[in-house]
Amino acid sequence: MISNSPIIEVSELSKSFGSRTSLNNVTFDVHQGEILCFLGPNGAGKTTTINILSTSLRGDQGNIRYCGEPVERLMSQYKRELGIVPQDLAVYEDISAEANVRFFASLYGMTGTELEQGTNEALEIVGLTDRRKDKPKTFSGGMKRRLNMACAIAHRPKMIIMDEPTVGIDPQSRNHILGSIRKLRDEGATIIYTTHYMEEVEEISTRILIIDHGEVIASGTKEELKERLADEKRYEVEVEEINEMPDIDLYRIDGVKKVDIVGNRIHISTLKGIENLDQIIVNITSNGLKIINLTGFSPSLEMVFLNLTGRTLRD
Ligand SMILES: Nc1ncnc2c1ncn2[C@@H]1O[C@H](COP(=O)(O)OP(=O)(O)OP(=O)(O)O)[C@@H](O)[C@H]1O
Repeated sequence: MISNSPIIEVSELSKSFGSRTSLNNVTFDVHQGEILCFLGPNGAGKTTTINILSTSLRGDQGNIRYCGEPVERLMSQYKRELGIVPQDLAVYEDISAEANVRFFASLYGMTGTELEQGTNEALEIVGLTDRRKDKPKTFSGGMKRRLNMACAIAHRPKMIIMDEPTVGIDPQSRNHILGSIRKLRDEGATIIYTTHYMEEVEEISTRILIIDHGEVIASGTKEELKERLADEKRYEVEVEEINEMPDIDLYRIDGVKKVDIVGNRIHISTLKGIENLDQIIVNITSNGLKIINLTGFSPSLEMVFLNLTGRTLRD
């Protein structure tokens, strides 16, 4: 259940590093029970936002409220109720998986039975119960990432912030992590999840914040974001590689709204209900290009992103 009142409210957050603006007036809120996904390409400002939320970095401007109060007033409660899964691994290679989890949970003041239960549950959620006695140095990259997550959740945080926890891992560990996130949310946690993998956002988000060049450029559920493109059809035309793409003027064609060229692929948005595909093909081939593939799409988040920024997410 997603509650109506926000658990976190971030307003007009800005941060610069020297002359480089990393965040510019970022405003958003997070409601209890959400899986809020921050989606943006490398360098968009996701980690900076997360670092400020997790209090390891200070913003230059803006403020954060937690449960309706300025976060500074509730700092010790806020820190206790937060679980942070950092982008970089933060586990000790030479002590067992369970000792790692126990260590991090104990930093939050857990002891005795509560500590044991929290440790057991966290290892169970990430699927490492069988390997609890083993040292991380014997683990695959994906298993280490799952352990990283267990270390952040054993103290049963209300809010879990995860910074690209699935980068570069095997599909099995990735699925496990995504499944664990859903489980944690079902058990009442609120999740903030950053990624540049569109598929993950499609799979787990309850709401999405698209962030680019330090600014929030759109937000909504995936359905709401896709609805923006409801009146459009989209084609991707792949042409044979050539040294330089000629100036093709597809905008002359009735219905064509947007054209983006990425390498040897031409992405075309065109209004629904206007039959113009034959003209599009003629226009492209008459410019000396050889079409090797043509695909039609129904709206996807990738298209929403392309539409908003003129770039694909993995440029
Ligand atoms: N400590 C720092 N010093 C200087 N510049 C920084 C620092 N941290 C971040 N930046 C810059 O701020 C911008 C946003 O970076 P950030 O790491 O927040 O992006 P991101 O969306 O998390 O990207 P990634 O997916 O690569 O982690 C980038 O241009 C980055 O180079």
